[in-house]
Amino acid sequence: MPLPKAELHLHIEGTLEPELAFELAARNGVSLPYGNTDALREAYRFGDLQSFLNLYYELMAVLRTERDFEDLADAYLARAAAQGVRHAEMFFDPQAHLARGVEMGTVVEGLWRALGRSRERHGVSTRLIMCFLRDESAESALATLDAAKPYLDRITGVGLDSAEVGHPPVKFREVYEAAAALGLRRVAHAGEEGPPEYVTEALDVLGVERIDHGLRSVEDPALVERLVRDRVPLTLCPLSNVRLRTVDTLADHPLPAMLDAGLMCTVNSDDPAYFGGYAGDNFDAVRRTLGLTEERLRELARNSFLASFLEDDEELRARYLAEVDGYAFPAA
Ligand code: HPA
Ligand SMILES: [Zn+2]
Repeated sequence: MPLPKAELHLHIEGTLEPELAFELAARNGVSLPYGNTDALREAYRFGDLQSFLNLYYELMAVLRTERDFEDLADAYLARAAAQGVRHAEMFFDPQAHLARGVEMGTVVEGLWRALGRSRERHGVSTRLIMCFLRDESAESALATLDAAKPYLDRITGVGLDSAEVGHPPVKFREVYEAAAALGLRRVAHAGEEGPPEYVTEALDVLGVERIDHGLRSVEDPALVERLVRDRVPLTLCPLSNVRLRTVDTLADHPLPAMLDAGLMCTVNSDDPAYFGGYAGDNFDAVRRTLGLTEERLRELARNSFLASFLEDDEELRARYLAEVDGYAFPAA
């Protein structure tokens, strides 16, 4: 049995495996510029965030109907459950779909068909976090929030993703204020490729409760001190960092030093279909390559539940934490 954990940094569109992409392409009469799944996998060699995003947005063309989004989420939840994920807070990128003529309702209702039965079917509780694309305008983000208003009972929070450098958090001050006024929780990607100043700005200007990635925070000792003091969760994604060349190799990943510094780190998969592994694979990789002890792994799992948006179900959170505390690691 794998270590129980929550996944807090997961783009549902990034769980689109090549096999499902071809199945949906056939179902919807969409042609992909790749002959087969092997040819598509060959394209998964990324030089940076942008080269990944180009493929990520291109493949979304196969997602058209509620059933497509349902199948996508259901496939993720099954894989995640098998790797010990008990709770998943899932990002989605409505602007990437609206731009293709796929309505907000199609996306949210489709995802909800899978999420609504996830606890019974997969034993995984879920939350939805709607992301704004930071390389789109602030006006587009506001219009997206507006389009989401009929679905706010299904959306727990807002996030900020896509190409980071040149798109500082301050650009989205107004839409985050509006989201807060609607009672939505706030997170943002910061310090993945962008500088530590973006992390500070996300906290100060957008009022975020968690930082997605936050890797480059380590370059600013005063920021690290603040993140430790305020116990700001960082949703790290080690295999993503390797594939997008944010770190040279996994052995160079600063996770152990970040834990030693007292940062509240979590380990997540980001876009598992593209980056070579789901949540459990990320845990296994850091355990093996970075030599994390069982107590460190348990700390990461505890952090994931402590940092999750389970305030509306503290009983469930307590149950998950008890499972982590009682977990017996298999003999090596
Ligand atoms: O890793 C990511 N970073 C930024 N935007 C994204 N959108 C999907 N995945 C990512
Ligand atoms: Zn991400």
